[in-house]
Amino acid sequence: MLVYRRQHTGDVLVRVLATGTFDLLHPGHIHYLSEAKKLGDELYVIIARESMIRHKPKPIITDEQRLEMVSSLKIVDKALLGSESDIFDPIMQIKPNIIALGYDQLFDARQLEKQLHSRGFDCKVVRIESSLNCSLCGSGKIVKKVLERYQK
Ligand SMILES: Cc1cc2nc3c(=O)[nH]c(=O)nc-3n(C[C@H](O)[C@H](O)[C@H](O)COP(=O)(O)O)c2cc1C
Ligand SMILES: Nc1ncnc2c1ncn2[C@@H]1O[C@H](COP(=O)(O)OP(=O)(O)OP(=O)(O)O)[C@@H](O)[C@H]1O
Repeated sequence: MLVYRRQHTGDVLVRVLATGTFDLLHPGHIHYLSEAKKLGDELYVIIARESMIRHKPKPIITDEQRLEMVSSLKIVDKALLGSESDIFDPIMQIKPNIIALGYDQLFDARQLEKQLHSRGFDCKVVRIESSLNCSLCGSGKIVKKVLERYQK
């Protein structure tokens, strides 16, 4: 496990990595990122590339604009665009101590841990089980509401 230290005090820092599309930011995203941040000291976020999203509609907002919005959040220490070919590339660059999966992300925590281990990288993968249930706490829900309103 990699050890990070605070520059002036030398205190050990735990680096947490969160990931997602973050199209049309909403309070569910803030809930997920806040819970992820509680797992450590520094929060890194990988923004999914439009080209890599296949299991749901492509985001409305461009990669660069989604990156700008997430980067500007107070709780986020660093956000960066994901890889367009291999999701393991940015992970190996960031070298997190913990990866925080969202409550509905289609990844298996143990399998991801094994895949990282087979690449010679030790990292804990945990799932944030809690979610925020509100009528507009999902990018898809926001799009649906906009369509309902303007298709009339
Ligand atoms: C550890 C991890 C690393 C990821 N790295 C990338 C990446 O480099 N590029 C990318 O486009 N998506 C990456 N993804 C996938 C997206 O973050 C996202 O999970 C996916 O596009 C679908 O969004 P959803 O799971 O929030 O529905 C990664 C996911 C995880 C869990
Ligand atoms: N309501 C919510 N409560 C808690 N976590 C959430 C909520 N909505 C999204 N997340 C988490 O935020 C991260 C990014 O979500 P993402 O932008 O990819 O999807 P989404 O907002 O659920 O939109 P979509 O409707 O397109 O699936 C994911 O890890 C997801 O689990």
